[in-house]
Amino acid sequence: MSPSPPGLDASTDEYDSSTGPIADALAKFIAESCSYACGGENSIQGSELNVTGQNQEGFKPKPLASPVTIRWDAATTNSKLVLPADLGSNTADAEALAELLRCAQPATFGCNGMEATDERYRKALEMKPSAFSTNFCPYTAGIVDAIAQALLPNATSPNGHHGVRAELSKLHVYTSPSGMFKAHFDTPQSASHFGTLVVCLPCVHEGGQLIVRHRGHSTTFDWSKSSNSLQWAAFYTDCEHEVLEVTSGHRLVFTYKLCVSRGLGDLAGNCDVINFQQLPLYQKVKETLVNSEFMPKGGHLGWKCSHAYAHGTNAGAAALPTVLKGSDMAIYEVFRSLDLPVCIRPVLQDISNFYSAGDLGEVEDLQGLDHVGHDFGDPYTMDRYSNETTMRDYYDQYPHSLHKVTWLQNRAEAEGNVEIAYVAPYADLASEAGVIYSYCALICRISPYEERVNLDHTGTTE
Ligand SMILES: O=C(O)CCC(=O)C(=O)O
Ligand SMILES: [Fe+2]
Repeated sequence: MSPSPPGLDASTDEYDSSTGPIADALAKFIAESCSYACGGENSIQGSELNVTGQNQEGFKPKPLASPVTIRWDAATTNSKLVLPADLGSNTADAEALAELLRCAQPATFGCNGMEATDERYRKALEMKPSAFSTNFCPYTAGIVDAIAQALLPNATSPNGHHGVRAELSKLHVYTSPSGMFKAHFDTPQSASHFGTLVVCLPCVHEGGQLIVRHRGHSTTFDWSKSSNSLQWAAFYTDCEHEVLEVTSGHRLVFTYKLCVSRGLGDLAGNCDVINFQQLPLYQKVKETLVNSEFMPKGGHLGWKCSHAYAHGTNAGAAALPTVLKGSDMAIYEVFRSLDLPVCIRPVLQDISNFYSAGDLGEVEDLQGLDHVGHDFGDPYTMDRYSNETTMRDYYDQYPHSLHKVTWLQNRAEAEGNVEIAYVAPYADLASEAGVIYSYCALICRISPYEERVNLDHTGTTE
């Protein structure tokens, strides 16, 4: 037996019968309770807590954040508050907060599709993002990335590449003696809206705990313990939550709508942010199309993708073409913005690669033609039909059509996936299998010169 890897000790591997059910109960609890809310804390740079508290031995240093500045529209010049602030002894800070409260409005809440105010249900003040600005950004603080990982597990998206967008909703201030928000659910405002982020600013207060509930579990975020750090919580819209009464001080929070966004490799075909017509490639393709010597009778122009996409599996296939990246994405988007019909298909490796692998069969008629598959997905498995089965027979069984494709690069540059698993024609044992690879390719139909010069390609950039 090989020795245990570092950190594992074979002597603790004893099995006892009571462990299984306890581990099962723990697993059930984890599945139900760990995935509906998360939270964290960033200490403020230079603050007392950061110097003396959390960085001692045994404590993980917390990520640092800058003091938070809020500037707002006001008739007076006194319209800036920096937190943490010394509200007790610094009258300028206390006045700035008082002015912020004067400029804020009673907080609303959604009720039957309308915005309502009712202090019995929500007692707080609010400021809309159009009325103030701040240097705080949940992206730079690392909060949005943390939420994307903790609350959007891969299972929720077909390709696991979704990102999170945090949209600032409002600044809310809950003030003692009775600032609070009764138990409620946040109404999803679009198909992509999946949760809420609340960021509590460093300001002395007591009470005001946020309680988030989900299927009999609850999590309490008590942010009164520290007034020198930014503390936050994020949760799904299907979680009931409430803010208990603030019993002293002021509880200031930024609230954000959390939406699923495309991003992190989920863009091709949906990317409004990059202007592909500005790429040098766009002009080059355009120039090529008006060259009468380039594919004068039209045909198919192909690009074997330079990145790997697991196109030979059903899951990988479902993510195409949105996960295309780099040059593959640029070519796909440039073809599309020129209104050129482009499709993405598996192309079988050239049959002539099998010159030494048993009987190829008749292949002369295939010269210069490519086997373009109808669909991506898990590999085809094929049995040997008889001793006379040739490699050509395997190719013919695969759902595809033959095309003469003008490739933009050498075949060798592309990376293949297994497309067909077959029982080798030369195999004596039935278990001896072979594979045929496919490449993931972009194939664009080019019309004959006479037709395409008359086409009004979009995006003329003169
Ligand atoms: O202030 C909080 O902690 C929660 C705010 C809230 O529930 C909301 O704005 O919908
Ligand atoms: Fe809410």
